Formats: sequence, C-alpha cells, structure tokens
Amino acid sequence: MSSCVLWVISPKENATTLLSFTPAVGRGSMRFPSSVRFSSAVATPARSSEERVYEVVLKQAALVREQGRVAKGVDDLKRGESDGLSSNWDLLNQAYDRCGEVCAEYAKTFYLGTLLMTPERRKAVWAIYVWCRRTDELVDGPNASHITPKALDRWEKRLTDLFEGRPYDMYDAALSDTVSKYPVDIQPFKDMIEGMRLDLNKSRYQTFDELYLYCYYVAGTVGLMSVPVMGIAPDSKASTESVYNAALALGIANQLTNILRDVGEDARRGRIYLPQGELAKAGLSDEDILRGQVTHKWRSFMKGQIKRARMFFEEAEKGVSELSAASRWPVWASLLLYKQILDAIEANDYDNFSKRAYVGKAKKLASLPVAYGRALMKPSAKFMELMRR
Ligand SMILES: CC(C)=CCC/C(C)=C/CC/C(C)=C/CC/C(C)=C/[C@@H]1[C@@H](COP(=O)(O)OP(=O)(O)O)[C@]1(C)CC/C=C(\C)CC/C=C(\C)CCC=C(C)C
Ligand SMILES: [Mn+2]
Repeated sequence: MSSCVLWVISPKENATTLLSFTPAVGRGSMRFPSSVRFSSAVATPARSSEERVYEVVLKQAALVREQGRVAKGVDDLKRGESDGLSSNWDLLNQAYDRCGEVCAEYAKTFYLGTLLMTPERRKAVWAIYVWCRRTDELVDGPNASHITPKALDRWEKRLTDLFEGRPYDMYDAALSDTVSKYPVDIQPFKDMIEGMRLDLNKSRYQTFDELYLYCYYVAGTVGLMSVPVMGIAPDSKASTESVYNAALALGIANQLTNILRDVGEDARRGRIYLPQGELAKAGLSDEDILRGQVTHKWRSFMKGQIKRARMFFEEAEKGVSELSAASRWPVWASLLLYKQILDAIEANDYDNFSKRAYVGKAKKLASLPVAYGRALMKPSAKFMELMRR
C-alpha cells in the first residue's frame, strides 16, 4: 500500500495538499520497503510521521516561493553609515563574527565550506548553526542533567522573541537579523526544540515511524532552515518542494548515521534509538545491545539499517545540485563525509558498541575535491546523470 492511498482515505486533508504530496512520494519513498517506512501508518488510520513532516516541507516551500526562490538583493544590501545605525551595525557584525568563530571551532570542515558562500549567506548559515548547536547543547552538553522541560519552554520563548526582533544576546541578535532577511520560518526551529523535549522524555522508539519523527525534529529541521539561506539555483528546473524534500532527507540520513555510529555510547546513556520492533524481528533485544557482542544477527540487522540510511542519502543527492552554486560545495562535502561514516561502520565489522566509526583525515581531504567537482555540475547536468543511473 502506498502512502497516497492512505491520504485518499483521510477525510481531513484537502485536495491541494494531496496533489502536491503525491508526486514527491511517488519519486522518493516508493523505493523504500513499505514494511519499513509505512509500518505504523498501515497499522492505524492515523497519518504517518512522514506525511506529517511533509506538510511542514510544503509550508516551507510555499513560503520561499512567495518571497522568491533566490533571496533577491540580500547579497547587495548596503547598510550602516548611511542609515545612522553604524554602531548597531558594528555590533551585529561582531555578533556574526562570533557565530563564525563558534562554527569554526565545532565544525571546521563545514566552516571552510561556508567561506565559499557569499558573505551574507555565510553569516546567516553561521547564525543558524550556532542556534542549532546551542539547542543541542541544552540536552547533550555539560549542563544537560540540569535541563528541565521548563528550561526548554524558556528557550522556546527566547526563540519567538528573537523572531519578533527582541534578541536576548548577541548570538540571538545574529539569528534575529538573519530571519528578518531570509524567508526562514519559525516552525523548524520550534520543531528542533520539540526534538530536545523528546530526548528528555523518551529513550525508546517502537517503530521506524517514531524514529523518523525524532530524526526530523533534531536534524531534518536543519535542512529546512538552511535552504532559504543557501538559495536555489536560478536555473534549477526542480520544484521547490523537491529541493526541500532533499534537504529533509539529508538531515534524516545524517541523524540515522549518527544513531548507527553511536549505538554503544547511547545505550550506556540509557538511550536506544533503534526501532524496538525491528530489533525484535531480528531476534535482538536491549540486553543484546548492552552486552555489545557483534553476532551474526547483529551484522545482518545493521546491514538493513545502513541500507536505509544510504537510501536517504541518495534521496538527498538529487537535490544538492539544485542549490545555488556557492552553496553546493559545503553541502556535498558534509554529505560525502557523513555518508562515509557508514562505510567506516562496515569496516569496523559492525562493531558500533566499542568502536567509534570515523572518517580519517586522508579520506576527509580526498573527499573535498570530489565534493568540489560535484558542486560544479549544473542542476540539469546532475539531474541527467541521476536519471541515467
Ligand atoms: C552545509 C551544511 C551542512 C549546513 C548546515 C549547517 C547547520 C545549520 C548545521 C547545524 C547542525 C547542528 C548543530 C544540529 C543540532 C542537532 C544535531 C547535533 C544534529 C546532528 C548533526 C551532526 O552533528 P555531530 O556529528 O556533531 O553530532 P553529535 O552532537 O556529536 O552527536 C546531525 C547528525 C544532523 C545535522 C543535519 C544537517 C547538517 C542537515 C544538513 C542539510 C542541509 C544543509 C540541507 C542541504 C540541502 C539539500 C537540498 C540537500
Ligand atoms: Mn547530539
């Protein structure tokens, strides 16, 4: 059964949403085993997580369409002296510089990639990066044990304030400026905070559908936040929704990879993200994971999980070349680097209990020119190449 059928039987949805939804699923998700992707939707008449998330994708795409696919004029903005706000402008520039420093410290390769972007876009991506990093640190950082749902509510209040032009600190001020210039919606930001709430309250995921929603919250959202800033190539023939869909897929692929890399580490912190139903079907339990023995069953289970993560990467690859030229290289670089973590798990003979899969310096360096080469491909050429495969 395809998800299109599920939508037809859902009386609540209007025809427009249904029409926009169907083609994207037809191209993307149909290639996934239906038992894996639509399991919970099939079991209940409720909408699957994928369908719910796709509504957000459509909303974001519509917003960008309304305001123009390329953030026109943003790169040419001349601000400062002439409007009598030079000291505010200096402060804002300092705030963006600090965001750049944080980005350089936590994500060096990605930071280098952003240097290829236009100065305005690069600053905006840094500001988004820092907000995401700070949000993640709330539940993953050194003070994580003190974080309560109330603290996350306060963080969300700060978010709405900065979106309304009332930033609390300089990092918020940079993001506040960014969201005033680009068609960036608050929804993915709120959803990321929702993901952090899940991390506080939930330590097991029954189905892939549940896990998919978590991955959307903590990583798919990053893709949706980034596209309006990175911009879609003016000569791209792809629909705005399909580019957003690819961005979402990259976030999901990255997060699934992150989960597969960190199985042992997460289990020791009491968290098992792998779907319980799929583990049980493979004859595995939480105890097996805590015991941490690489058995035949484990290898075979991991092969399936890796295959699924790779499918999301493949989905994402279709969209990268549709981005504006200067944004493609950092995205290709991060995609290729993250995807190689899956190869590293295989090279470790699926021991993700006691070994951390990582991509060595030489491989990282070798990926950069490959990413550069791919980034040079024009949208249509890349599309043709994918069609030939
Ligand atoms: C070019 C590029 C990659 C841009 C994105 C920049 C950006 C705003 C990144 C924010 C990342 C962040 C701090 C997210 C917070 C939640 C989190 C930590 C998610 C995990 C990232 C990996 O981090 P790490 O390995 O350090 O994990 P640990 O904290 O150590 O566990 C995630 C796995 C997800 C990150 C998700 C992305 C980078 C999505 C990227 C998608 C796009 C940029 C869209 C590209 C567009 C198309 C059309 C494909
Ligand atoms: Mn994390």
